[in-house]
Amino acid sequence: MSTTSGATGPVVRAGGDFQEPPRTPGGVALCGACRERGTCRLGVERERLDEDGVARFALTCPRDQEGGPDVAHGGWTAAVLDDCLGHLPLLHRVLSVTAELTVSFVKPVPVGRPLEVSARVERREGSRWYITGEMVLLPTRAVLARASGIWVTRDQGHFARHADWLAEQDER
Ligand SMILES: CCCCCCCCCC(=O)SCCNC(=O)CCNC(=O)[C@H](O)C(C)(C)COP(=O)(O)OP(=O)(O)OC[C@H]1O[C@@H](n2cnc3c(N)ncnc32)[C@H](O)[C@@H]1OP(=O)(O)O
Repeated sequence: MSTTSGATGPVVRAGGDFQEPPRTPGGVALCGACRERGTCRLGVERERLDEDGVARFALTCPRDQEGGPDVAHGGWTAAVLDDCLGHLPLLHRVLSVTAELTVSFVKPVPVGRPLEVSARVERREGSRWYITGEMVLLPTRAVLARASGIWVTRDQGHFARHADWLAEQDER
């Protein structure tokens, strides 16, 4: 199993011997830094894969992600779209990483207001998943941002190979 040391002990990573990450009661898969706090620091509150194949995420932009007055920093919008779209392969029990991501910022995203991100697989080619998604304001469903990208399936050794590569860099 793939582990690293965390402040409260070993942290089990998705991509170890089992591809299922820990989830919140709302079903949100937790990345490394969020596991100890037990919630998604980007403000994703609920996550589910619906029968139509679309993954839907309920979220709110946290106040500490404010950029302009009362609106999200664009980096938060890009990060949360990367996260949500990247969870779609995980919902199919496949570990992948983002190879490419394009974001269209359609409207400023208000902080502290209910939002929804939806994500769908457009097609799969080899190890590549082509995924698109959008963020809407609730309840009107006005589109705030759109994203598309390519996620590449990884095997269990992905992060260990990266650690080896980094160690080689350190020896230079
Ligand atoms: C809950 C726990 C986990 C939560 C995950 C949440 C999702 C979060 C999403 C992320 O933020 S992931 C972090 C950001 N992304 C990365 O760190 C990826 C860094 N890049 C890499 O690791 C490598 O460049 C990558 C794995 C993408 C490609 O590695 P390689 O170049 O060694 O791969 P390879 O040459 O074997 O190619 C594998 C496939 O990737 C394709 N590929 C590689 N780079 C590409 C690219 N830039 N664009 C499109 N496709 C690309 C390549 O064509 C090929 O397709 P096929 O297998 O179908 O032929």
